[in-house]
Amino acid sequence: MSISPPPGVTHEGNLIEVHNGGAEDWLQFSEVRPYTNAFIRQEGKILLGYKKRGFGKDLYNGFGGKLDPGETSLQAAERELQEEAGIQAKLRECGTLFFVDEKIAWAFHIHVFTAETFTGEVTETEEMRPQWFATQPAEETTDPEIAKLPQIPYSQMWADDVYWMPLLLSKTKFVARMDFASDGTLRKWWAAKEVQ
Ligand SMILES: Nc1ncnc2c1[nH]c(=O)n2[C@H]1C[C@H](O)[C@@H](COP(=O)(O)OP(=O)(O)OP(=O)(O)O)O1
Repeated sequence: MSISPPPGVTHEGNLIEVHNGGAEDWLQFSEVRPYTNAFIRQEGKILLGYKKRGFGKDLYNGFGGKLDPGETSLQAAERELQEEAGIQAKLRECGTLFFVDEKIAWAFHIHVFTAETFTGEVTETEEMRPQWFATQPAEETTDPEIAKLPQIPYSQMWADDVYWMPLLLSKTKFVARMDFASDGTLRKWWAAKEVQ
């Protein structure tokens, strides 16, 4: 079955819609700016960062930000991971997020990346405090180190993350558009997974 993604979301592959909500119209936007967001995902756990300043302050998120002039999204994602978590990884793109916010003039086109391995030491930086979280309930793991980790803190993350993070964790390529109201709540959302 072919489905039509919302405005701003361009995708070539076969998609299956997994979430669709909010009664309002999609917000208009006049400019699109590229961003990155990267996650280290290992057996039973994921590395997130607590944002200490700036946009998204006090929320947990992946590591990422704006592209520098001349950079590809992959180069930017690997640089931001080094700058914000102190580690190096060969990242792979695993999804795309498109955000529009009533308070912000441009739309965010975020390339999402993952890796299972990394080099270097996970380090707190001026911008982010990295922390590991369990990706499965403590009673479902036999690994005592994983059982000790906190669960993914969705209540302290962007309101959209709960819709696409499970797809990232299940290694399913995804694409999503999320529109935010000026009070930070979601006003309209759509997410789909890619099928081969
Ligand atoms: N709604 C939502 N959900 C999940 N992730 C995000 C959003 N909105 C977002 O902007 N993000 C992500 C995308 C990026 O990874 C960061 C925002 O980047 P930012 O910190 O503004 O960019 P930097 O280049 O690091 O900024 P400074 O270093 O200049 O502060 O959040």
